Amino acid sequence: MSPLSMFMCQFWVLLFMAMKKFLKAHLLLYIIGDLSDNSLTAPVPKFLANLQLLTVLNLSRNMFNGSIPAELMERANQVSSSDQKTDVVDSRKTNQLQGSSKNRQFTHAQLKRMTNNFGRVVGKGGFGTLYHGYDETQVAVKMLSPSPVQGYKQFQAEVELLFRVHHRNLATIVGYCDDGSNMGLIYEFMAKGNLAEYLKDSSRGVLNWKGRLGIALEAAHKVSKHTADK
Ligand SMILES: Nc1ncnc2c1ncn2[C@@H]1O[C@H](COP(=O)(O)OP(=O)(O)OP(=O)(O)O)[C@@H](O)[C@H]1O
Repeated sequence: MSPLSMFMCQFWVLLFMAMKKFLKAHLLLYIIGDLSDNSLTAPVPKFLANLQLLTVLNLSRNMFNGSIPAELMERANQVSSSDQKTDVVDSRKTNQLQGSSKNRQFTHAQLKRMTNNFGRVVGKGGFGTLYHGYDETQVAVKMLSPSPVQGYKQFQAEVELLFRVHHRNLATIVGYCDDGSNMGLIYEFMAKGNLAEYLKDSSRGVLNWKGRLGIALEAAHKVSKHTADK
């Protein structure tokens, strides 16, 4: 083999290895699993959680039954490095989930027990008051007020959205109550309170620019995902 062809041979091997490294590092990290519109049935497979490079998983408009496997939810809620987490989009409506997840629906009496008779208020929003409670872990129970500033339709939209979209920047919904005139939503409890209070609290010190940018980016990411999903 002439020195020139040996050089060319080595060149192609090196180029191939460099390309492989580049693809792995820059492209494959962003694999998007779009399983939407496939009429897929049966439970959502657990092995999807093992696909390390999966960043977005769209399960919308299929006929999956059961809830999203815990392993996948863990990936969706992962807070460390962004390449380890997967955003899971599932378009099933609340009533379609009820069959397999009956424990998501609570009666008013159960909420009363959970919140120790609605004893501790943690906040007030456009839909009504939020109460602290326990359902194995801490929860926040949002009760729809009799005449909410935001209407019943928006309340329903919030329920449907939260059951459909799972994201580490959204409080996970634990369940809901639709018991006569009593309507409520149960969320995981956010122990550190809301961002406005966090920013106002002088004892925490000034949030640096990196932190501010991080919060803005995370919020923008969530909003852009919602908009793209609609
Ligand atoms: N999951 C939660 N854990 C702990 N506190 C919460 C939780 N969700 C809401 N809160 C508290 O209750 C307050 C009201 O929340 P809520 O979601 O009703 O209203 P909002 O998002 O602030 O406004 P709106 O309902 O008008 O959109 C929040 O500002 C926060 O202090």
